[in-house]
Amino acid sequence: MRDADLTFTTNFQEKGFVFAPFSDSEKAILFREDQADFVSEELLTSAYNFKNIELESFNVSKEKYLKTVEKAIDQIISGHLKKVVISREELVSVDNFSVIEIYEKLLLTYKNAFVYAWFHPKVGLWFGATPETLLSINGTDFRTMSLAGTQVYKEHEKAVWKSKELEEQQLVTTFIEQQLATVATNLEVEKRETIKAGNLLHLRTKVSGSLKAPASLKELIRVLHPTPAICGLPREAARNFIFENEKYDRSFYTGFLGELNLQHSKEQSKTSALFVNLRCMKIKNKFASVYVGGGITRDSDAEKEWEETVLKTKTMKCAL
Ligand SMILES: C=C(O[C@@H]1C=C(C(=O)O)C=C[C@H]1O)C(=O)O
Repeated sequence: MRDADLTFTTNFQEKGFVFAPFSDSEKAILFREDQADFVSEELLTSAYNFKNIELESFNVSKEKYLKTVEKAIDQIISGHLKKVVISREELVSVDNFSVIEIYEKLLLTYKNAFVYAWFHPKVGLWFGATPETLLSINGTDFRTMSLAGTQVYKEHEKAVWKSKELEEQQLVTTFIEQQLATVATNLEVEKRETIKAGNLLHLRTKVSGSLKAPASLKELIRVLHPTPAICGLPREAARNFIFENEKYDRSFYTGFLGELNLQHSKEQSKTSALFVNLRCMKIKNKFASVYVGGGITRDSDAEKEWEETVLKTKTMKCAL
């Protein structure tokens, strides 16, 4: 970046790095490739001390979160919604942090995640280590995934999933298949698997296909995003419930980010690698806002959903 002007993309045709918010009524920020410098460095395992210190949290209103989840469950039971993802923001005080140190800690801790540090003077400083690919596309061939269901990782124990999580994740897979049918061919849905993301496990189904002409990358993004992994079903009703009830601004959390239309050589096709912005935080004025959420279905238990969000805060807290 050569200056502090903000540039945006609306049609996803430019080349660069995109940072898009959850709400599609707000614009997606673009760092243009021709305005960027590329630096490549080898990460040496450094001697960080991964202490599990207890961080002081502020503004944690468990009661408010539980009420919103109960309300969501009521809406599901009464048939207005099938699933909705409820999230919250937790403030953690951070003194004397180093951007490079946090970034390196995240890289060293989350080897399977897309780890990033992102800054713009007009927007702020964000970090994340997300396990979820929104879309990876090379020419017209693309890959995406259905990711949902959460449990704690326990060494030497085989994960057993309850019907609540299996059904919740199936809703996401079915949504993705149906949405893609309009813009893609050669759809392939792989077998469901369990993946590890930090201290947690999730259910994942990989989906691949080819973009059908004349559909564009923009259409592909719009049919997929936001999936029920981070919004809900039906999509519009869930989105409205979120805007009316979460009572805070998700901002870039549950948006997406990544490389857009990069061409690594003249012979190669354009590639994009976009990730859902999960397990992330924004740091501003000595505070980190850590963003966490989880899918609510008719079988949800509010207290357990709360605990799940507490576990998810650890992904970012351990780098602070
Ligand atoms: C919403 C988040 O994660 C999403 C919700 C999950 C769930 O409800 O089990 C699991 C993975 C993600 O799709 C988050 O990490 O904040």
